[in-house]
Amino acid sequence: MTSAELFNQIKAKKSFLCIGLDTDIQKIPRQLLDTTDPIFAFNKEIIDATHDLAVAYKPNLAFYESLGVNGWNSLEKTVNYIRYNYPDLFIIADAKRGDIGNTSNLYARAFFDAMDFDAVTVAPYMGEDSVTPFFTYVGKWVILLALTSNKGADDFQYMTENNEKLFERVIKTSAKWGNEDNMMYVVGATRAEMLADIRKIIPNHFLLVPGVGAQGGSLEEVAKNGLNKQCGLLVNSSRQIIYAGKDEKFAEKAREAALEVRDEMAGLLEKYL
Ligand SMILES: O=c1ccn([C@@H]2O[C@H](COP(=O)(O)O)[C@@H](O)[C@H]2O)c(=O)[nH]1
Repeated sequence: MTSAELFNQIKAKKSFLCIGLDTDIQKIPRQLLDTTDPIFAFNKEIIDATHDLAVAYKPNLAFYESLGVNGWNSLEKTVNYIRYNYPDLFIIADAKRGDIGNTSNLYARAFFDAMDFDAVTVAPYMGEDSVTPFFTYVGKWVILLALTSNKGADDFQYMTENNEKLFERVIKTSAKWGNEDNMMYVVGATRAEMLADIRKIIPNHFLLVPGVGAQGGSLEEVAKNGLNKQCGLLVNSSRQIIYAGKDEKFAEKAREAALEVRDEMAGLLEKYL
């Protein structure tokens, strides 16, 4: 998918919502535990209930890998389900990968060939040769961790040399490896005060922004400082949406929670775009 196609979806749905499928076997409604694949059954109901309100879904790999081979099966079924039933949706593997070149090649093959994700999150620490193998798949995206939403972002990401913070250096350098149609950046909503500075470096790239909802980031602040001419934002919310309800009405409750976020997004697009 190109950035223009993504923007078309955003305009059509008045939404830049990415729903995080952080599906935890210990948190899903009990009635699903009797099905053959409870994780997939949960995801399927969430997706069916929310697909018209979101432009992207982001399964976080940890939730699937922690279940071994069953988790991988649930993940693959989830990706295929979205792809065949809702082909316009953008699917992100939140895997935070990256390794020496020949290993990154195989990560790319895993997410873009063996599975049909549109994008994979990648950690920048190992540098250019750990990132560029992902670009060999045309139409697929790298989403590079730039400024993360967690407290530990303070440990390294703000380190400053010659008036330049480490995350700014990461963005400036890596922007030369890819382009606006194959590269996005993760910037936490809890760091929204940095978005205006980030937009000076990369005015046109899409940003994946986790940290609203359960982590307390402000959607209004993110939109005010982060929106660009093509929207340029995918804002993720996981727990606040998928665990909005705990009983048999969980999908209905998830829809209500997603609708609330989508309505706020529609207003923000109107206000700032
Ligand atoms: O900086 C980051 C990078 C990734 N994440 C991931 O996004 C979701 C957030 O979940 P919520 O339930 O909406 O808090 C989760 O998968 C994280 O691993 C992040 O939060 N911050």
